[in-house]
Amino acid sequence: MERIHLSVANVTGGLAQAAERKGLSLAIGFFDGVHLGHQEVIRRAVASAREQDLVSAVMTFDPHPRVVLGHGSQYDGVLTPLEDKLGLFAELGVDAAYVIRFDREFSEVTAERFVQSLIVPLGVRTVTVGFDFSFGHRGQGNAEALKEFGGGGLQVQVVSPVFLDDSKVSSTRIRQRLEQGECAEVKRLTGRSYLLKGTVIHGDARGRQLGYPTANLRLDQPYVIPRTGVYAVEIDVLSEAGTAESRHSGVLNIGHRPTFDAPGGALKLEAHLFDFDGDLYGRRLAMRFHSFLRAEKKFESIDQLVEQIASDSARAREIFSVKARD
Ligand SMILES: Cc1cc2nc3c(=O)[nH]c(=O)nc-3n(C[C@H](O)[C@H](O)[C@H](O)COP(=O)(O)O)c2cc1C
Ligand SMILES: Nc1ncnc2c1ncn2[C@@H]1O[C@H](COP(=O)(O)OP(=O)(O)O)[C@@H](O)[C@H]1O
Repeated sequence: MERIHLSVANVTGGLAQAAERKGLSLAIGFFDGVHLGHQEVIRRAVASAREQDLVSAVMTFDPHPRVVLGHGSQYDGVLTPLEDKLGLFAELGVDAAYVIRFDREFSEVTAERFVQSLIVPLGVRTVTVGFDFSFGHRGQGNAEALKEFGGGGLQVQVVSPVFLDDSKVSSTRIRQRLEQGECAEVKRLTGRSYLLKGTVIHGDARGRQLGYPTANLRLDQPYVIPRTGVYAVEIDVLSEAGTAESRHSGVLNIGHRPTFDAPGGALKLEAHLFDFDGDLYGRRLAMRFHSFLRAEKKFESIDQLVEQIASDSARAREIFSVKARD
């Protein structure tokens, strides 16, 4: 998949040259979480491209408009940072991705200018958007506006919401499930386990003494972090290129380690990998959430904590061995 980064600076100039020879079938959206509804929008754009012999593309925005405009509640992280989204678009069969750098200047581009100076010169023939898509200054543009400003040259497909268990699939619903640690529900809404990526940093060097070394993770991006507690996870140790070098199962604690640390300390994410012995400092890990095991607790003694981690590990191993047999 080809990636093209655009910003408002080249909205007016030069883009006509970038127009695809064949014309584009373009899905537009922020697509945080790339859930079943987003996947439907993107699949429809890819299907139209095949039917009409067009190049399939996704246009997305980075960072989230909320980061720039500070609207509504405080910015509370992303489900799928840009890099993860681009990987998922490619898996959906998309040929090219256009990433618009969302800044104040871009936020003031009117709906009309967005269509006439950006969409039309790109050679877009078909636009596919979700039912609630809005764009342009103050979100004034909608699917009707795309048609109107496209001057008859744009075919616009609007995809209806996807439902699961009688309610709409949405990024908000995924966030709520993560707040409850409901990993299986997140998997149903997106078709895959929730994923966090980060780099291993030094901790307090206590884990090894406890018999459970833990890789302490600094997240790469401002991800939405699931509820605190202990999880069964699958962990990929990533190469420089970001591909999986090795895969392990393990246990992850997200929390404040009340047994050792004073209240109010920073949130820590630390994973113990099963059947692994090696140096992970500075390495990047990708962690997939499989199941929530329990809430974090303050233990009266270190022995009790170690006993509990042993039982968490036994449960996680059991979960993964059942999964492997399935
Ligand atoms: C599976 C697992 C469960 C854990 N559960 C708790 C817990 O309930 N309470 C707690 O205070 N710390 C818990 N911890 C955190 C340990 O206290 C922590 O890993 C240990 O202090 C080592 O820290 P270090 O890596 O900075 O050396 C848990 C760690 C793991 C790996
Ligand atoms: N099975 C394992 N799981 C996690 N980390 C491991 C494992 N085996 C070795 N390590 C290494 O040990 C480090 C964690 O040891 P620990 O004593 O908890 O130190 P720290 O507090 O610096 O994280 C990891 O960062 C990694 O380099």
